[in-house]
Amino acid sequence: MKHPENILEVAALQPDYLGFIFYEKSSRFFNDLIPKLPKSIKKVGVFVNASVEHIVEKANIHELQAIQLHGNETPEFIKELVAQMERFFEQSLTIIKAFSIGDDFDFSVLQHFEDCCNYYLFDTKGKLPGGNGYAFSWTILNNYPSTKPYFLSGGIGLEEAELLNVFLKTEAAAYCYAIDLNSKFEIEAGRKDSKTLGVFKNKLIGSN
Ligand SMILES: O=C(O)c1ccccc1NCC(=O)[C@H](O)[C@H](O)COP(=O)(O)O
Repeated sequence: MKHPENILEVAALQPDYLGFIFYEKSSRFFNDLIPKLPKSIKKVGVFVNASVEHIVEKANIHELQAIQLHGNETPEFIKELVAQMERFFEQSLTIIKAFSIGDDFDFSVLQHFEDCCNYYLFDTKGKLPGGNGYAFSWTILNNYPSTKPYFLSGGIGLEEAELLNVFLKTEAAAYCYAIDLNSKFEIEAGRKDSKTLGVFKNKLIGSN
């Protein structure tokens, strides 16, 4: 999300999370103040190889509830981040670690992250660290070796709703916890089309 009035429009759809990208090179770079949101919506800060200090600063300014790490952050870095945040904040923040999925993704790397994050996020590998706008083949998740809940991400749009409803009923989706939506619902970078998001939500809820 990027624009305050659009944030409120989308918040009216009652998503569980709203994401704010603190990565300057993104066309969705968030450089504003987040308007007051209902408590049920968790504010997620998205970072790409940022420093612990930078993440803590943004988490403090924007009262973030979750941190999405979308770069090459190591388990050691994440542990240091969690330790710093525990010192700084009363409540612990949720850590979502993103992985770029190509056909050759080696799921064994996840074992190193099992004890340092709350959720995984599987996004499509592409030129950009995120927001590439196309989906990966979800069948690769048949190899998912973990029981950690994950966000399914990457190029999901209204056209994917039917396929997604089929996927959500498969074994591979047993630990699929949330669906991450982005560029396929945009009127322009960072501005979401709340009408189409509403249609998508109903299609998903109607079927699951
Ligand atoms: O969206 C971005 O511009 C972005 C840039 C750098 C790091 C992460 C970014 N997005 C994070 C997300 O969680 C997106 O929702 C995810 O990459 C899927 O995007 P899309 O393929 O456009 O659906």
